[in-house]
Amino acid sequence: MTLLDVRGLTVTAADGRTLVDDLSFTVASGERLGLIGESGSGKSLTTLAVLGLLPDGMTATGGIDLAGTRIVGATEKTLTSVRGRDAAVVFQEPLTALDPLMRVGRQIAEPLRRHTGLRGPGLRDAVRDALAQVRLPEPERIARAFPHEISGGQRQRVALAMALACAPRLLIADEPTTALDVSVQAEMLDLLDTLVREREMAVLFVSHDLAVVARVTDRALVMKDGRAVEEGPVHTLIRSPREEYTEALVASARRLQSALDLRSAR
Ligand SMILES: Nc1ncnc2c1ncn2[C@@H]1O[C@H](COP(=O)(O)OP(=O)(O)OP(=O)(O)O)[C@@H](O)[C@H]1O
Repeated sequence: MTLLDVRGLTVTAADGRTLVDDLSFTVASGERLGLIGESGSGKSLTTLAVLGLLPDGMTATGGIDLAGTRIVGATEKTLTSVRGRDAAVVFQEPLTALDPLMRVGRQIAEPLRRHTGLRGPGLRDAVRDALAQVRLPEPERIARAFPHEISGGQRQRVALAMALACAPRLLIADEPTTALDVSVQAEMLDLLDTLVREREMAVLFVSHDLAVVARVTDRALVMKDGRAVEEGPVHTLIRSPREEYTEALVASARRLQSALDLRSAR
């Protein structure tokens, strides 16, 4: 069943520039799609458009249906009911999702309460479970901490716990590991991969890094200058890219990989 259907999405800036140009793709329930392309190719704007979160002044035209709701042209009330329940997002910088003045536990409690109706001790247990689920050690301590009192990797896990709290049908992850140290990145990717597979959750995974996309997704859409260049199973894209641009992405990922291999062999 199609969960997300994007048809001819065009995003235009206030000054009339076309930032996403006639983009179409679908994500089926439980499917994991990667959006890949270099910086500025329109990946983030595409995900923001899916959630009805484009910056002021930008306009979206075309069709976006998410779990049966029309997103383009929807009222704020409709969009609020869709966010969290049908689709939730984890951004590159978890501080954008976290309130610096609120303890972590309360921030997770909020979506959990809305989603489950739990209160009091039941809600407290659910918050602890949500933190334990994203493999945070000492969930009680983390729940009492403010965001600046925990590490970047822990904050990103908290952001993931918040996104998963409402059991969304689609998880949107926009460069969720880019800001993390390389060793923490791998752990975070494995965690995300495990949790979405367990829940049979669909994923729209945005990254400029083909190796990262290949780890988490089955299929990828390559974007350049706001347009779709090529789409297919990730392993086919890597083994036999049809377009020159995809070939260049694969070649640079290989160069990086062999540089890393050389370094680790030293
Ligand atoms: N708030 C904004 N106002 C005007 N232009 C913007 C705004 N946000 C993004 N853009 C432009 O839209 C284009 C697409 O940006 P987008 O952030 O979607 O790219 P991206 O592929 O996600 O890149 P990155 O990985 O760097 O975020 C770029 O040319 C960017 O300069």
